[in-house]
Amino acid sequence: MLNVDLARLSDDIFEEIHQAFLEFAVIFFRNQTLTPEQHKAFGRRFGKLNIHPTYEPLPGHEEILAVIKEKDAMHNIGDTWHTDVTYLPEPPMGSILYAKEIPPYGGDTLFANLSMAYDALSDGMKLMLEGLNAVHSNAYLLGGKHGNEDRNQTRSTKLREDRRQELTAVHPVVRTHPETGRKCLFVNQAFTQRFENMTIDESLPLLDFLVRHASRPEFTCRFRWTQGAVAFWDNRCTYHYALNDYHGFRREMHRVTVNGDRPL
Ligand SMILES: O=C(O)CCC(=O)C(=O)O
Ligand SMILES: [Fe+2]
Repeated sequence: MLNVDLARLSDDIFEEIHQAFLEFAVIFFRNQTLTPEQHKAFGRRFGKLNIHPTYEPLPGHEEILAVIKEKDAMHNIGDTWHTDVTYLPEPPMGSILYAKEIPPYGGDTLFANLSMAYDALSDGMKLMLEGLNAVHSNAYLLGGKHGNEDRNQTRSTKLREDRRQELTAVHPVVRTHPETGRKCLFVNQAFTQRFENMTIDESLPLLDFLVRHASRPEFTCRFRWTQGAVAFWDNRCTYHYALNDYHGFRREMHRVTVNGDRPL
């Protein structure tokens, strides 16, 4: 959206932003200058803020996740098609990501629209998914049995030492968006482990298909960051994927995440 200052919002502009957010599922703002307090205040207009259960927060700001990749780091955060924190019983409704320091090239973020993806499935597939639930877990972030330990060590944003337990939640594979009423696919590549009452091996082929389907270019957009840009995505009906293609450069983003409700 153009000519909006997120630090100073009238109620009218706020309502326009809310409407655009529901219509487009991800919206972008350039050239913002937000203090951490202003960033949080914008998020709070949409709901209570989430404290990330697994990653260390920005020092002094429990409700801000600093998504950092240092110059010499190998891995970034978010280089899979995912919806944020779906291993909570009530996953966030949205995330507000603010570019603090961007590399001279690369580091774009891709977004995919999961209601468009759902609509494009065949009637037979929709019918099959209707009653299915899936198990979501943060095991992917914790590493260990998933062989991700190395990744964690080379990520610049660290895991909380006091929160190393596995968190899991069960959600419907197809959810109805609480505000738009649209149906959306709700499984992802990072956190969805398997379908409920099925093994991982049994689940993977269909999960793979669904992620490949939902991330078809037709359902996606790609954002090229500039310093001070903000992306605000509807975490109930989108995926995103952070490209790790800027080796040797530092990138720092701040994320405020707004709590959501239980997927139905
Ligand atoms: O760094 C990015 O562009 C996105 C990272 C990510 O997945 C997130 O902040 O939720
Ligand atoms: Fe993310």
